Amino acid sequence: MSEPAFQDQYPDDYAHCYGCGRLHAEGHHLKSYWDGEETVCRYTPDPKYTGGFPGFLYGGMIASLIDCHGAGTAAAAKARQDGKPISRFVTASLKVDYLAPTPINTELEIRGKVVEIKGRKVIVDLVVFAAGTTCATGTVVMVQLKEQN
Ligand SMILES: CCCCC/C=C\C/C=C\C/C=C\C/C=C\CCCC(=O)SCCNC(=O)CCNC(=O)[C@H](O)C(C)(C)COP(=O)(O)OP(=O)(O)OC[C@H]1O[C@@H](n2cnc3c(N)ncnc32)[C@H](O)[C@@H]1OP(=O)(O)O
Repeated sequence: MSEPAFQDQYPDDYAHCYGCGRLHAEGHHLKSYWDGEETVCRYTPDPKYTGGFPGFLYGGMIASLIDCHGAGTAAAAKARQDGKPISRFVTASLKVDYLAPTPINTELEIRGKVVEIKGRKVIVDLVVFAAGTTCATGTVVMVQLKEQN
């Protein structure tokens, strides 16, 4: 993991996302990296993001993890394919399946796998693991901003 995180390569004007923008003062500052042909993001949720009952994570936060790591994965994959610097993608579609309760105070591992790159569109499958348990899966459709390609 010697390369800078994908999010640390976003141009300054596009680095204000609440989930992953390095320039957002109060955001989560998610960081994503290559791990072979997959991507990985690790994040330990604070209890303030508790969901319906104590000890477990709010579903919206799980969606945010899938969303932001999916965007980073799309940007990195497109950059690697085109041999260009990272550009900015936005979320066109976000699907999440919640398979098991996701704990707080436990390091989560979010893994991404690129399914398709077609023009400005990148589709990514994602999985959220907690201590070896698959807690959620997701699929995102990310679209590169027109002025970025
Ligand atoms: C992140 C920094 C953003 C800063 C913005 C700066 C400048 C603004 C410039 C442009 C603004 C554009 C959007 C961004 C604005 C604010 C977002 C803030 C960041 C977020 O908070 S992010 C979470 C929320 N996000 C959004 O706020 C996106 C709203 N939305 C859109 O802005 C458009 O909807 C967009 C750009 C997604 C697509 O529009 P488009 O005209 O560029 O592209 P087009 O329609 O040609 O689609 C190309 C290929 O994607 C497929 N495709 C499209 N939509 C699909 C869907 N829903 N499901 C499955 N496939 C889909 C098509 O089927 C085609 O695929 P194919 O080529 O295979 O046919």
